[in-house]
Amino acid sequence: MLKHVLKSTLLKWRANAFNGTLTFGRSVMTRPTVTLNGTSTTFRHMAQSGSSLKRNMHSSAILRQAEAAVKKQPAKNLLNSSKTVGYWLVGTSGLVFGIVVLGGLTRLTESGLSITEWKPVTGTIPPLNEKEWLEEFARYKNSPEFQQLNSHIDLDEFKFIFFMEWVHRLWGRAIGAVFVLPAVYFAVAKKASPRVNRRVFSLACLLGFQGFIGWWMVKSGLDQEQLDERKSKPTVSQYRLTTHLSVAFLLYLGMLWTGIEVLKEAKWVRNPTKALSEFTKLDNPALKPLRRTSLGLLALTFVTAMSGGLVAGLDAGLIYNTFPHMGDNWLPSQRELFDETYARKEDTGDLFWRNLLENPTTVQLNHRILATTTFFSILGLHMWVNRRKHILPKNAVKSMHTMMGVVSLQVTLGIFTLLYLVPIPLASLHQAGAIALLTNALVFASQLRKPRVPMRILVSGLSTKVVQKPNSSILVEAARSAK
Ligand code: HEM
Repeated sequence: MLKHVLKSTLLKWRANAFNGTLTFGRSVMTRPTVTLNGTSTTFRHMAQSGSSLKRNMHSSAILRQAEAAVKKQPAKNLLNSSKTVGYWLVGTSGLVFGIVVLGGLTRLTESGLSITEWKPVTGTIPPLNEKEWLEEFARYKNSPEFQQLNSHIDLDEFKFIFFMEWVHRLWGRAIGAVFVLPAVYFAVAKKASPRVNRRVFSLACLLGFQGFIGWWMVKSGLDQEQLDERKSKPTVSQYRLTTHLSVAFLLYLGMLWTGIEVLKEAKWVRNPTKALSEFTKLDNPALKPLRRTSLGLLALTFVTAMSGGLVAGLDAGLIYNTFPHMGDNWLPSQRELFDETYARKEDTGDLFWRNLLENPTTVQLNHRILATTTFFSILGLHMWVNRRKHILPKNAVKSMHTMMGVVSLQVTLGIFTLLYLVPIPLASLHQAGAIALLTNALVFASQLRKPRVPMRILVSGLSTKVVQKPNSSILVEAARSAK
């Protein structure tokens, strides 16, 4: 088994070494060193520490190339990140989950347009006395939403909608702090690998960008000119709402994916023998199509969720409140689905896509079609997995079962949200269900991922008797990093 792992690793090296680079997993690196929490280990060191590695590698040309590369560039690459980094990423993704649900509640209680200004720093402090409240209320009274929809509300009602939006924005700022400050610490303290640091940096940029998107979205509901152009009542643009939702979901998935990866690698390092048997299962070529399908499923669930964002943005859940029929028939008429009033070009060249994205009837039908496709794809995959569970890692089988349950619940929630004309608790649960389903699809896909090549090397080295000597620096450092 070990031989098999090492052989496949060496084959990969050989294939790439002759092109002058070494491939580590999916990223091509020119530094063939393994450093664990700051201590550098070259392949020669590993070869000296582990007799089987030594036997396989010592004579090879790859080793010489590796040594030459090390001389040229200092060894900086951490192999894996500390477990704390993994917990932090998963924890922060939980905060993003929370803000998505809160954002949904803000929309459903129609509170999102209550704060008419964007003050990134001073906006943290709400009105503190009666005078400040009256000033804030006066600003809201100038907004299209108050003038056209909410002119009946009093100061106490205004305080409620203000509070919802204020907490939403405050939560966003808190996520920024909880993400960025520890990220800097983990990078400086070398607790995160450069690979994780790069991802964290991209996620931090996306997080900052999300703040701007939030305000860009709110602006579309405050600006009368934009509302006139869209011929809309005072609500935010469905495009901007869906963009905001999609970035939130991407942030969530990015944090969770990276966090899970870090924790999984730490677990492998802690228990290399068990890890090796897991690797053997994951190396089974029969899993290749399933691995691709799992990523496809994640993408399909994401697209379905985005189509749900359009339904929410257009209040398209308030029409055709029947299921599975839409009204008296299975489908609305073609004239209604592709209504010319939605086309803005004189030659109606934009008729098709505008109806797909702007006509509530068509948008609702799309969501039904995508949701049904997602449901049956998961059902099909569930049946496939059930027949071949012996070749899959146990956890992957378990998460497939959970996914079947979650998608059934999600579809049921969606149907009841529609039948009961979008009551707030059901709609909010349906939104949370979408994130739960995405989480499940992501966990399933991550459980089928093959280990990165440096992980294979480390785990293989750790599992050999010689490397398990207490004075082996690989073992000591790897164990420390996995604590
Ligand atoms: C895989 C299954 C499904 C997923 C992943 C999904 C996802 C979503 C998402 C993310 C939203 C946006 C929520 C928000 O931003 O507030 C949404 C809205 C909605 N979905 Fe689904 N959905 C699914 C199935 C269904 C089904 C089967 C129906 C009913 C036929 C349905 C009906 C609705 C309705 C009516 C809304 C609008 C709710 C509102 O205005 O807040 N969904 N969906």
